[in-house]
Amino acid sequence: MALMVGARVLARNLLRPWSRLPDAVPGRTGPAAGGGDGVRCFGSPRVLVETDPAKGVAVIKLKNPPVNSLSLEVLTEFVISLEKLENDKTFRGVIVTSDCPGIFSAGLDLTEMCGKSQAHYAEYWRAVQELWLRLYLSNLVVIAAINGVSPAGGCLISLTCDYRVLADNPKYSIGLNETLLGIVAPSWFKDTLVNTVGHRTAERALQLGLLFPPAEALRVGIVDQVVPEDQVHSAALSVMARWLAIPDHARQLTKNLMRKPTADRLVKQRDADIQYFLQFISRDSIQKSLRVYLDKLRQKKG
Ligand SMILES: CC/C=C\C/C=C\C/C=C\C=C\CC(=O)SCCNC(=O)CCNC(=O)[C@H](O)C(C)(C)COP(=O)(O)OP(=O)(O)OC[C@H]1O[C@@H](n2cnc3c(N)ncnc32)[C@H](O)[C@@H]1OP(=O)(O)O
Repeated sequence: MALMVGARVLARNLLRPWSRLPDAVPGRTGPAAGGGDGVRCFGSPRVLVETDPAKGVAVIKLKNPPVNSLSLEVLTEFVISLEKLENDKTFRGVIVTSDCPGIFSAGLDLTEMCGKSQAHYAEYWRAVQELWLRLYLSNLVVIAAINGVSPAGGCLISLTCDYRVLADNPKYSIGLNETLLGIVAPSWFKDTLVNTVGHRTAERALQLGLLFPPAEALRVGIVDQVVPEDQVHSAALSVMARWLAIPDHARQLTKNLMRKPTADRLVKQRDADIQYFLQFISRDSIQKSLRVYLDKLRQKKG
């Protein structure tokens, strides 16, 4: 039942005409994603989309302060924005970045996984799965311009992209640090990392919950390029131009060839994966670990 409610909510959101989204910011013109006129913006307050139709490129900026945590709303709005871009043949590429200074994304929203109902956990996890599937199998060229720290789910978002550019700032570490929270990265998080850095590096990184600073991130291959902070966006645009020089059909079929087997593993057992997540996240010991971790984050300031 819970799963059906979750699926219904997501489906309703996906099918809702864009212009009727409660938070939509339609047709605002703004400063160019890559310079020049004709850039149009749409999206929602938490997921801004700047489009440059002449270049065929869009920029998705996550804006969920203070830390760009991936709440249910952010996940849903992100999927809707991607779907809109995928369906508009004007666009061939998208850059994913952050509008929160110094933070790409703090990952999954811990408050969505702590002290909530089973129905809520199911709805939330389905939304996490949905975003991963959409990004991982996107026909668009997807480039991450990582302009801040990027733990866990934040790292996962960038791992689904075709290429990762990281700003060279020692504070901007990246990795799947789930074990440090006392939780376990699901198998498809693990697969995404293995497909990027190889089995041994992934095993070590996952068990130790490693967060790599830029030079090390580049060395292990969790990012493809490290550039000075003020050049992240221009570097992402340069990379985009190179990827867009490849004929779409050939690149898309090749991407599918590389990624579909991994995605299919989740598609074939989505409901079982949700049930497994429900059992795991509802355990007293896991809820306690999450509460302790959240308290530590909150007490940092005091
Ligand atoms: C099939 C499945 C089977 C089994 C597997 C099951 C389960 C796996 C389940 C889950 C997988 C989860 C993956 C994740 O993404 S978990 C999230 C991991 N994220 C982190 O560890 C990052 C935590 N945050 C930080 O380290 C820092 O906040 C920071 C470095 C990102 C930023 O530091 P700042 O000093 O700038 O900001 P803070 O003062 O720390 O934070 C401000 C504010 O934001 C709150 N907050 C931070 N991170 C989160 C978050 N991820 N979710 C929710 N809220 C977050 C923090 O508590 C502060 O709140 P207050 O203002 O104090 O209220």
